[in-house]
Amino acid sequence: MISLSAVSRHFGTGPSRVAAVDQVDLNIPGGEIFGVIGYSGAGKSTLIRLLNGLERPTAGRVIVNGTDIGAASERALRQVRPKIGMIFQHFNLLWSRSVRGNIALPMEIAGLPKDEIRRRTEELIGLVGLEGRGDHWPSQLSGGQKQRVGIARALANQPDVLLCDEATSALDPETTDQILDLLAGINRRLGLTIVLITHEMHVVRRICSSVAVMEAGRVIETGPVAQVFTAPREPVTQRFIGQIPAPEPKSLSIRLPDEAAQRLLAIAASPDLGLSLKNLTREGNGFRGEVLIRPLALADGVAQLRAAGIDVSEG
Ligand SMILES: Nc1ncnc2c1ncn2[C@@H]1O[C@H](COP(=O)(O)OP(=O)(O)OP(=O)(O)O)[C@@H](O)[C@H]1O
Repeated sequence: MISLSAVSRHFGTGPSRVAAVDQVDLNIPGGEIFGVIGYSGAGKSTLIRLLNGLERPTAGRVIVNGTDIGAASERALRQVRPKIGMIFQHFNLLWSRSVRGNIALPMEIAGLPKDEIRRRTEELIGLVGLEGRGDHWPSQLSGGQKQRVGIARALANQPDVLLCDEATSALDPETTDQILDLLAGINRRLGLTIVLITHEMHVVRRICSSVAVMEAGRVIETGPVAQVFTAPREPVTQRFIGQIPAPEPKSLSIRLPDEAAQRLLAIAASPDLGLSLKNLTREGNGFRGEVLIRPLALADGVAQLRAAGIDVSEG
């Protein structure tokens, strides 16, 4: 659906030249929720603007839904842009238009018949949970409600791709989760591809299936979220993981015969499971005690312990 090959975007010339995006390769399959995470200045905004042609690449190719966005004429871009919706950190609503008016705007620009605009606007108001607020003005809405209008407006022309530029960064944690859940629901119901950029690990963990980590214009690590954040290779990725408090390890009781002791020590030495032993004491011809294990590694850990002849039980 989206593919970037060797894409760079430079600003300025000579010694003041900045490589905002530097030799980026990315493939985002259709229907996915793909996160791009990085600290300020990493190049995330520039990358997302390359996807809808607001920025042109200095080098490389940007293909979105079969269109070479980087090389497309302004006229061709005007045709494909309605199929690439975008939502923003500060919502970017028109204050002089009601909720309904804001949502209808892209359809008015596209020249849709009035009846159809009216029907779709009501449908979108329902989709984003703003029933009864169609006549409200943006100034009468909370941040979360404003973003719901932004989402409805972005979906007005039935896009294939939704770009989210720090869409929850101005919202409190509870509203953030509501908006993220709304986006996940829309992804499931409409099957559209979502690309979101963020500096918050929580956002990626909550709704993304895959992620790219950016630093200094480059994608330094990418893959399925579980994989990238379970075994991070890069220091920046490890810093993002530090934003989330580590989940409490789970405690399990174990009993084992003497001959399984060596196997237990080998399992405990494996860094993937993050397993530690507690209160190990002698009992008959063996040992009893506890293991602490990371929740994510629980199923794998229990399977390995049992295969090694160790009796495992809860509590
Ligand atoms: N139009 C521009 N002219 C010159 N430099 C720019 C321009 N746009 C971005 N840059 C530079 O490119 C680099 C990447 O910026 P970008 O805004 O893409 O990063 P970001 O990860 O989105 O950061 P933030 O979250 O702070 O917006 C920065 O060093 C920035 O100063």
